[in-house]
Amino acid sequence: MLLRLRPTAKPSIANHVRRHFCTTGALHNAGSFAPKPQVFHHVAPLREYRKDLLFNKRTVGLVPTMGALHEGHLSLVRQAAVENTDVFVTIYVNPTQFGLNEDLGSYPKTWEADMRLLATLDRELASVGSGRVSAVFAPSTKTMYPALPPDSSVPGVGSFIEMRPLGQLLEGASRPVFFRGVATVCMKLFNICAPDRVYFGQKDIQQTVIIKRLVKDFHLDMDVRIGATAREPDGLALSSRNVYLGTRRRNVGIVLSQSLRKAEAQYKAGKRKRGDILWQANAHADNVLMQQDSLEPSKRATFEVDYISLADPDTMEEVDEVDETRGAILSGAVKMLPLEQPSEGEELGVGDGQIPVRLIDNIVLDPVS
Ligand SMILES: Nc1ncnc2c1ncn2[C@@H]1O[C@H](COP(=O)(O)OP(=O)(O)OP(=O)(O)O)[C@@H](O)[C@H]1O
Ligand SMILES: CC(C)(CO)[C@@H](O)C(=O)[O-]
Ligand code: BAL
Repeated sequence: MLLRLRPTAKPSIANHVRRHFCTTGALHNAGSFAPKPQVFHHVAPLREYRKDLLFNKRTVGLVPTMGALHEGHLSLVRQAAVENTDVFVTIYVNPTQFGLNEDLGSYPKTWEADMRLLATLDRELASVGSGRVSAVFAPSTKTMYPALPPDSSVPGVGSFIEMRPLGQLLEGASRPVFFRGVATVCMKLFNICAPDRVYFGQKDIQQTVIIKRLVKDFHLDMDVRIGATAREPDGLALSSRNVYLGTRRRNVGIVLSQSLRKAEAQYKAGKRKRGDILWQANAHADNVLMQQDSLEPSKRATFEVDYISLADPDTMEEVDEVDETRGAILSGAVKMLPLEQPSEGEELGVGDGQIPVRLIDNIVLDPVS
């Protein structure tokens, strides 16, 4: 890594004073009177800015996103602002993590709304005296993939980071280039931003395991922090792709989180064997699917269960029995299928209910002490 900085603890008053009275170039120009957050599209100016932060003994927490921001993203930014003087948010829809038949083309893009949310959050952070959202990095694909155009095919041409077999399990089994793309783009973002800490959401739990492995195996000098999954009041995990659901599929989509809760209850009741933990989850998903299938096409929302998994927390390999000293990860994915027939006046969501939506969720089964 080019920049090396051991993170200090919470931003101190001294740090806070420094951020307002810093004297070095890029940071001075971007001082407290500049609009916040500052937007960077290119690597060199962001590096200059980062270097100035380093010289001023400030710390950077990085929150990588693909935009279409929601409360889940903002909760990561808040967490980063508690632990760092400066938060960098990256907004980049990375093509190499989308397979050739996936939804890259239709991925939601809400740049103006995202910037408004970040500016509002930054003002809120300023008023409580914590770290600030100082930079948004929104690169072009030419910037992120300077040598060759990004390739989403298998095996693919280009410079990639792969983790086998971790990246081929679960989400990786359904999305064969997904974790190769995630690991590769995150390595690029980490190299560009040189953060002290990186922040990822538990909602994408296998991604967090991949990132921890990336940091460990490549000796990256940064801490990985995981933020809790932000949810709707009924438990549905927030996700940028939820805008495609519409009311009918959204109401049925809760099946995944409900199923996982049922499995968790078995673990909490002392069950340790795979079958004993998972059967209620599978039974619940089957029941909901049968109920939906029995409805008329204008009333039903059907789905396919991709997997309901009970896996080791470090390898994501399936386990037959939970080792109480390690705990386990319960996770699942369902694909909400396009609506067959809309009904009169129905709220269909972006894409008129015709875009299939992959929902993922998980619950960590903690070790028993
Ligand atoms: N509900 C959530 N709670 C906490 N973190 C979240 C939540 N949803 C997403 N994140 C985290 O935000 C970061 C950026 O995710 P991303 O931009 O892909 O949003 P997303 O909602 O996961 O989108 P998608 O619909 O593509 O899955 C990731 O670390 C992700 O885990
Ligand atoms: C980490 C990430 C920003 C990499 O593109 C993406 O996978 C996401 O938004 O979770
Ligand atoms: N939230 C993970 C990014 C993706 O699904 O592509």
